[in-house]
Amino acid sequence: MKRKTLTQFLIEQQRDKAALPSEVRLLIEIVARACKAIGHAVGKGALGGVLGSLESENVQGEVQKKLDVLSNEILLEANEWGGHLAAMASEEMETIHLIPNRYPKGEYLLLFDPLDGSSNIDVNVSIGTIFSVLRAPDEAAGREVTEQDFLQAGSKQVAAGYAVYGPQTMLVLTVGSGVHSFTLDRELGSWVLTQSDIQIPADTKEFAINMSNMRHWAPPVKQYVDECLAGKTGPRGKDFNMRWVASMVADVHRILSRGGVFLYPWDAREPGKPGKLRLMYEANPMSMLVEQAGGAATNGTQRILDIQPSALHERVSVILGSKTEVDLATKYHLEAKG
Ligand SMILES: O=P(O)(O)OC[C@H]1O[C@](O)(COP(=O)(O)O)[C@@H](O)[C@@H]1O
Ligand SMILES: [Mg+2]
Ligand SMILES: [Mg+2]
Repeated sequence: MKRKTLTQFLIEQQRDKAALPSEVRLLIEIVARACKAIGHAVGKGALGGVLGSLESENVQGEVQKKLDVLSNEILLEANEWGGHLAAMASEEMETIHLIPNRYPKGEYLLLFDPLDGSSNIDVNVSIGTIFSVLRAPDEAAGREVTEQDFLQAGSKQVAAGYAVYGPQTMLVLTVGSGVHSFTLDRELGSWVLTQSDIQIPADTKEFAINMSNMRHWAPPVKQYVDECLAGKTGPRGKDFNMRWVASMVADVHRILSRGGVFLYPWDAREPGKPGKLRLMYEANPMSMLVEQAGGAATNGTQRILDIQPSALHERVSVILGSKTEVDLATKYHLEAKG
């Protein structure tokens, strides 16, 4: 079998499908190279001194792990000199990072969650990197971009993807024409296309939610999960299985691989917060991937990709995955809203 590398795949997308500007192709290659370096550090674990926490907190008040900071630095450094970017934004940085004047600049904006699944770093469970690419608005031409320029709905993303550092290191990508996955050949150091046009089945018997928060959920979430738990003799007429890795990348990867539904809803622990997950670094890129694979993604009442962000670090409630399940959970939310 002839192997197709990420580079060949991207060149094909650019040439044959005209789906990809060359700047975005190069940008994705640089992100993929940075993910390789992060994956390498992850793989070293205690031997590389990368486990454990730092004294610092990020802008969201979360204690930073050494790998959160290291991964952020790797992505910043790789993409600064790579060009074609106007600026970057990260879950781990308070505000945007402009490309220094000594480097060539471009018109794209890169956003990332450098290390997703922080609670799993020290226990050797799959973690990942999530990224999203936007184009700076036309009115930003000729001036420095601002935080405001990043506040675009997820439907404007030109590319999105993630790397998952698990038993295999994989890169899952969309540039707006389907979802494709690449496995890192660790000996050769290259990303090899291992699945094209991934599709999420509309129906599933598997849900993913942190059940320990059940007592804090809103009634529509409780109703949806109760009906799954009722199994064959309940209203759904089938038994459901449950999985919760607690790394969004790994949970979404499972859903892209065999279907399922993922929920991280609003809950009453912090009622002022719309949810735990971040719109710009987590929900938007994952929603683009899921929709491109035939699934759906909502915040309970609205398509996630239609949400107009009002802040860089905005949080959001997330329901995504197999369409039939997302539609049903969304219906319960809309009914409750009246
Ligand atoms: O520990 P909880 O509350 O179940 O939350 C798990 C969720 O938190 C996250 O780890 C948040 O991401 P970070 O690790 O990037 O902060 C998601 O990956 C995951 O889905
Ligand atoms: Mg995350
Ligand atoms: Mg993170």
